Amino acid sequence: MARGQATTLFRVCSSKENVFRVRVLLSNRYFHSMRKLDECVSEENQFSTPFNVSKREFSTTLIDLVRFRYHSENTKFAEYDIVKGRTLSSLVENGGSVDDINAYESNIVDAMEENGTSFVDSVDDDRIGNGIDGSDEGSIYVSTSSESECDNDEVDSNDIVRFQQLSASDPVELYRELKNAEKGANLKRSDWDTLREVFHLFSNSGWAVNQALAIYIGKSFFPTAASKFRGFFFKQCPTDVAKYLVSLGPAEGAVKFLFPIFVEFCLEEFPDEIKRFQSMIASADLTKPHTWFPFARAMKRKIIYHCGPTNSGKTYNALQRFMEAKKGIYCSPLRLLAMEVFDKVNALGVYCSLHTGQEKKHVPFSNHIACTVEMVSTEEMYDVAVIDEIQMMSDPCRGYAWTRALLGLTADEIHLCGDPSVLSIVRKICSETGDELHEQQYERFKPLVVEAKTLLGDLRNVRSGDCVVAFSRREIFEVKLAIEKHTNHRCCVIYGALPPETRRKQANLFNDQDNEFDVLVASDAVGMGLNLNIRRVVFYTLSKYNGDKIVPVPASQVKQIAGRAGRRGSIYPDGLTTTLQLDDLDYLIECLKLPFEDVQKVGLFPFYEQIELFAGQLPNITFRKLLEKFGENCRLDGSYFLCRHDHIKKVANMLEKVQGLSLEDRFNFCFAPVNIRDPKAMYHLLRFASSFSQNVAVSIAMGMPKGSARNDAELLDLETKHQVLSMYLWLSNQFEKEVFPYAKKAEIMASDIADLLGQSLTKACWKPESRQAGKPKAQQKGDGYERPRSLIKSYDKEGDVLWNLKAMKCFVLFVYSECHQISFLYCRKKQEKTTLPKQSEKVAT
Ligand SMILES: Nc1ncnc2c1ncn2[C@@H]1O[C@H](COP(=O)(O)OP(=O)(O)OP(=O)(O)O)[C@@H](O)[C@H]1O
Ligand SMILES: [Mg+2]
Repeated sequence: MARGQATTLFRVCSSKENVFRVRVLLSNRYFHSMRKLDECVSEENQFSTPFNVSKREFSTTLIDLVRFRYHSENTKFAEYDIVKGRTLSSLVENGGSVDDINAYESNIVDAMEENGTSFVDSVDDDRIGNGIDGSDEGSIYVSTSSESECDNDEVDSNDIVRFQQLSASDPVELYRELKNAEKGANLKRSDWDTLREVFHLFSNSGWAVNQALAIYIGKSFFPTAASKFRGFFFKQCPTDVAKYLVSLGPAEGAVKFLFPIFVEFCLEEFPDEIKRFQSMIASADLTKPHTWFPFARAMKRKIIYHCGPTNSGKTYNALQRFMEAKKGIYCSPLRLLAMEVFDKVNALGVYCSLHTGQEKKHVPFSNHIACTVEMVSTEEMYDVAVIDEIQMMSDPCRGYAWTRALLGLTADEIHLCGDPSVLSIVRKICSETGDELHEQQYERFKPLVVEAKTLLGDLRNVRSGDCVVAFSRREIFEVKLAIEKHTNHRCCVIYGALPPETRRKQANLFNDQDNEFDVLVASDAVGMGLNLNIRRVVFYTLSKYNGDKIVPVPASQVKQIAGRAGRRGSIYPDGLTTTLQLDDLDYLIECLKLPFEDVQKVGLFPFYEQIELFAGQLPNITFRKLLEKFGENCRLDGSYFLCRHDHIKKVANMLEKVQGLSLEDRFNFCFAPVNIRDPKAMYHLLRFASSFSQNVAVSIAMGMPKGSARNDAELLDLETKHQVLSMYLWLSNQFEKEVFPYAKKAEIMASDIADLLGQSLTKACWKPESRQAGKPKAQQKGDGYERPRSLIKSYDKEGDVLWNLKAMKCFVLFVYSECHQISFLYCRKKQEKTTLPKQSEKVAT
């Protein structure tokens, strides 16, 4: 057996034909009581069937070894290929020299890391105490010792005392000793190898990388620093320190021993790098965001949280205070809602202006303003502010706008309307800002009832006042087409890509009882705030594409959308909800039953000034890279997350080729409302930015369509055109008017296109097309997701299960009450038309 090899732990990692790959854990110091490797296997004699070697046989040895290993952390790893048929002793004799083993060592740590963690890390105290019953199947462990051969490596008692001193020594002292060491250690080759392994582990230690951040050694600089440290150590390297490290071996203990010395080394060697990184981190500091708004902090604001489910009067009550105030601001999650409040408040005789990214309508003598939350001014003083849908603070992309409004609004009284999910974090924020928080709890005016019969997969079962909710434009048009083809109902449609004006007109068309448009087909765009005459919300599906894959619609969104049914003051004050398919019903009920999740973090995004400060640290990198670096290096408090900005990065990437844009212009252009998946819209944005950078008046350069759309391609074109105009208007509000001189023209064109879109939707009866060729087609089979059957398919299937269910002539209703309990109602189906049961018909379950 090779010299120096005292204890060996084998683990079979894989086998191929007649070769076993065996991972070897070598412990070659201090341990003398193990049986020799040869003896260990002598009973089995052959290593050819390692899986048959009983674990029990080696368990004593293994426990001893682990216990030893656990205390001393003295281990090396190696990996062997073992040819079947040889005895283990012959293997070691023939192939197991220490040098061979050491030659493998550098690969082993990687191999161990690849497998999760080091073998020893996975051994806990319990396992040591109770034996190693939990050891991996397919692994065998063999230990051996060769006392005579390890004599040379023995550590005497003086060494042990010195090692104890070293482990407890002051790193500053130790570093000084290292620096002053006159001559490096005289070590054996194998010990140098061990040392190299220790430093390899150090350079690759995630723990050390993270710890180094605390002294402002950044992740990207760490490898350089670690390599210089290694060079320094190998040059100086006093014998006792080297021996101590060798005794620790390439393990966590060695990394932890080295780290404080590394810190001292870095502080002395890299003061400039540290300073640079420190300023970079300071400039990407997003901690304590409440301190960013000194004006708001100078006030003691009264915050009123109107907390409750949908349709409970939260916004209504907050708006009452808004209208009573001398000066007020309403912050809306959507342009549409801002417009609605603007109209409503003016109609009630309170002069109110409108301010969104696209439009600034100033009403003379107005002291009130309805705006989108992104547009809120934190400098203007108000008596009363309303921030609607406050739970959007936790939105991964737009959350920062709500956080900013809450932290920065300078208003004596701030009304927050929303569900309870952000209540606890608002409490925390108010305790930090010193504002006074009042909570008002709300209950739904009328309970929302889940109709358990569903539409039985058959869109012919839609009724007047239904809103069928689908999650893609394509599905929306499929549903509309099917309903209009197979029933006498006419459908209005609402989805995100439609201009707010068109959505509003569609909503009015649906709300108006004196026409044939009595069914609404909508996307989740219908979910927020709109007051519609919806009797029943029918989920066409409860899965949606999240930009990456098909996922279940989150429970909070399901609640929000279902809550559109049965609004107070509408012709259907009692709300129903159900699904198209019976299969989806359980998920719907589950979502409605779920209590609101307590949000732990809310969104933040840097202001331009913060990005500018950060850019000062990293000149000569692209804006996209700058954003990436900011994301990597910014520091946040535990209650905040950095909002996703993939969309901004994508635009930044496209605009890289535009020369002559200042950082601020670039920043602003990146926030322009553009659909990044629409190449035409992206092209126009690029064109706008290019003209702007050349200081040339930015033209619209887009023809007006001749009439309403005759097919889906034309409809898509109208949508794109409107989005481009909307973008032009948005940019004209961000930049100097002279550079965007055609804003008025764009406004007129946008309004005309919104009309054309409305007309097109009224008569739309064509199959939808996809805007983008690469977009995922509905759902791939085998994804674990099955698209609900279309109307046509369900016609084919009719006659079996569906009709049997119908034959039951009864249906079940679940009542979703405010305390999130569901009770069951049974009643007989008397007529085609569904009627709500009376309270007395409730049957307890
Ligand atoms: N006290 C009231 N008197 C008359 N109508 C009311 C009253 N309270 C609420 N409403 C009406 O009830 C409907 C729902 O109210 P509101 O929009 O305030 O609910 P909400 O809780 O904000 O719902 P959501 O969470 O969906 O935004 C609205 O049409 C509103 O005008
Ligand atoms: Mg509301």
